[in-house]
Amino acid sequence: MNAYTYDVVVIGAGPAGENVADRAVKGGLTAAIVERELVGGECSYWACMPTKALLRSAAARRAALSVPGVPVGELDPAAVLRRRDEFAAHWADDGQVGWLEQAGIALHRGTGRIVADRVVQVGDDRLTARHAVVVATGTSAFVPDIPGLRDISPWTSREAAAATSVPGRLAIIGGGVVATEMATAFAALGSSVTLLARSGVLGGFEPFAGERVVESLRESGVTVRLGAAVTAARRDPGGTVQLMLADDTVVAADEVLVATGRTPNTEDGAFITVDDTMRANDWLYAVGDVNGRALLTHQGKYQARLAGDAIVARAHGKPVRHVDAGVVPQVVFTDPEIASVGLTAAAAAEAGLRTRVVDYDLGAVAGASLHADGYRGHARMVVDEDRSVIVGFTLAGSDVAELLHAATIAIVGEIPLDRLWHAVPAYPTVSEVWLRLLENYPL
Ligand SMILES: Cc1cc2nc3c(=O)[nH]c(=O)nc-3n(C[C@H](O)[C@H](O)[C@H](O)COP(=O)(O)OP(=O)(O)OC[C@H]3O[C@@H](n4cnc5c(N)ncnc54)[C@H](O)[C@@H]3O)c2cc1C
Ligand SMILES: NC(=O)c1ccc[n+]([C@@H]2O[C@H](COP(=O)([O-])OP(=O)(O)OC[C@H]3O[C@@H](n4cnc5c(N)ncnc54)[C@H](O)[C@@H]3O)[C@@H](O)[C@H]2O)c1
Repeated sequence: MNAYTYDVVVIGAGPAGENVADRAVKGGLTAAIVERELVGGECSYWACMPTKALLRSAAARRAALSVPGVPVGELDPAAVLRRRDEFAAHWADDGQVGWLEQAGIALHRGTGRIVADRVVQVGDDRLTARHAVVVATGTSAFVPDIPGLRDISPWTSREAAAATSVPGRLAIIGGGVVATEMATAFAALGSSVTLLARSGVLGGFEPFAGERVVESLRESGVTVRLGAAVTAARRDPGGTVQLMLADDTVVAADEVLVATGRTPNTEDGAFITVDDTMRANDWLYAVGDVNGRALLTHQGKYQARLAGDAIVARAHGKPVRHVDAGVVPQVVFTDPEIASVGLTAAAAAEAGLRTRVVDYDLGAVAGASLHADGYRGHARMVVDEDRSVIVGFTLAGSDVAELLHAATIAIVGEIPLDRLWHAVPAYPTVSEVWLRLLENYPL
């Protein structure tokens, strides 16, 4: 048994774990991180980065197709997969291990388990934390208990993100973010895709988001079946998978991607409840996916920065800052892209706010019509009438991702609408939608 003592011990070296350890060290504490797979976590090798690399080439091609005068060839799937490999660092973590070293964070490889208050066991290593243990173990794909499904060795997001070839027929179970992004990616790469959504698509977003994505997926040849519940699965000796549906129809596929949500990487399979400093008890913190607050890299990193600072502040008896959990930006990299922050109209009404909803056709903005011929898009602003501030903003359209941060700043900054009138968008940009929305909201 090797005994080590650090100020902070972090379990899980994904984006959240890396950031909390870094913040603790920058605050003058010592920190160790425990990792059982690759330093960098799900996001770097099997989630954000490789999936966005799979999507980007097709998006660039669509952009070229949307204006005249640009010769456009076919997508080269092998080249797309090669570029994806680069973004996944060929599933080697040397680069990130080098970063840990220069940041002054000790690495212990293996599975970490909390065996006593402030004590983490990793193989033969016993790590004791003077100030805090931080759980940053993330989530894994949830595979529902459908008869036969596990036996067919379905893809989860990991196999999709790291695919070495493009299946001829891909069936996707789920209607969330992974399902829609991977339907977009694999359809563009040449798969014949069937998306089976038990209920709607992109639930939790403004309804127009899911509607536009479904419309566009169908236009690009994807079979989208709504209200489609898979009841059983089996693989033929020839390798073809048959998915049986509740309406007695059968869907045949070469691969099946299960995209039905996530399960926290904790021993009891439950998310860890934390307060707004990410603390579960006086020595235990949980950051990132594993606390279930917002399963997004940027939110996990934000929590990690604040938790790291809170650990340092408490170590020195100083006041701590709290996470402002209400305003979560997210981009879904489908076609059209969906960019949203804050509350949907429905969520604002449910929260009891007196709201006014302002909609605008993004295609009617001069900058958008220049951006792409026949630009189709939509913007929605949700205003809290009592405070005259924006509480929610959603965009659907090509390349709207980079427009989102203006909305995040307006919401987080609680900028009164009469002040926002003086934030003049440049002409002719897509951002002029801000002016149009304000014109449609007479003060
Ligand atoms: C397909 C897909 C695409 C996504 N795309 C985006 C995107 O574009 N943008 C975005 O913001 N979010 C995206 N997400 C979500 C994002 O991946 C997660 O929110 C993010 O990875 C969470 O970071 P984390 O550090 O909490 O956990 P993780 O990245 O999951 O890292 C946790 C780490 O802990 C390790 N670990 C677990 N248990 C132990 C243990 N007991 N001992 C030691 N180590 C352990 C794991 O091996 C892992 O390395 C995507 C998710 C998926 C599935
Ligand atoms: N661009 C991004 O920011 C991005 C991309 C991918 C994933 N993510 C994050 O990763 C997380 C996981 O994504 P996800 O798509 O797996 O989850 P999700 O929660 O977005 O969607 C899950 C889908 O599966 C369906 N479902 C759940 N249980 C089912 C069952 N038993 N049978 C059939 N369908 C079922 C749900 O109705 C829903 O449509 C999300 O929280 C998301 O925020 C983010």
